Amino acid sequence: MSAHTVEYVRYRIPENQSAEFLAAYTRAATRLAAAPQCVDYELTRCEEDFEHFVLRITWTSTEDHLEGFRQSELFPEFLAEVRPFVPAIEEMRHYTPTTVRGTGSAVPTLYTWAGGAEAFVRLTEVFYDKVLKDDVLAPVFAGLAPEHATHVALWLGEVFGGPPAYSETQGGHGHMVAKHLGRGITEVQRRRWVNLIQDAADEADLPTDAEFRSAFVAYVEWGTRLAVYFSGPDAVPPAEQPVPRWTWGAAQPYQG
Ligand code: HEM
Repeated sequence: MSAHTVEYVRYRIPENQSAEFLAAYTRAATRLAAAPQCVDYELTRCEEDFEHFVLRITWTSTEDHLEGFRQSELFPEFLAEVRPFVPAIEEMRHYTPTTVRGTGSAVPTLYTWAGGAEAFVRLTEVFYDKVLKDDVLAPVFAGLAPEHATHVALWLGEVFGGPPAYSETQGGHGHMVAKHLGRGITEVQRRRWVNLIQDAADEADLPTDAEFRSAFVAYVEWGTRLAVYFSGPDAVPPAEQPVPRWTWGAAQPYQG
């Protein structure tokens, strides 16, 4: 669990002061935005009772807030903006995040968007067919087990937000990493892997929209570069850890 702390500041602001309150916080927020101790912040207003506002600030830690931000040159500037509203504070405390957190289903996973398990099976079948005919990669994958493509399809499906099928049937991240240890993958081989899986994505009819493909390629770049590192002489195998979960990133799916 992260060491982040969430500070909640609850205000009760008379209706006739709310415009000035929002204007003051708009100015003060530039100091939060500049603070390296501040992860993010949000000021919300109660829909049922307009006089209630809640400011949520995620700090890198309580100590960073109290001994970092509060001692920094940004704090007096921040306080000068919001000082008139200090008497209107009803609560100002730090909360530790618990393990109960997650996202809903408003945004489809990359797995669902791609077409589910079948799409990844199609992808890896086409991909390893290409790999075994490729002058650079065929020697790397000589003697490939027949179930390899299926395992990689399960892995990719899990990474892109599908069911934990690889973890449950094969092992976690450490198991997958171990398959690459000592293989001495070169940059030329890595790049060919990246190129061929993109060709395979086209042939296997994975979605071609900009948002999906940018997330897909981002993972492939990340994953192949880790594969090169873990296959090298200086690799330090990670402690067993969950399979990474890849999400859309900066460009959310276009849902018309
Ligand atoms: C995003 C990038 C990558 C992913 C997701 C990936 C995924 C996997 C997975 C899941 C396995 C284990 C399969 C199993 O459990 O049977 C595996 C094994 C392997 N990977 Fe990768 N890999 C990646 C990059 C690469 C690259 C760049 C190379 C070499 C150019 C490579 C070469 C191999 C080899 C040789 C094996 C062992 C195959 C065997 O068991 O005979 N991988 N990979």
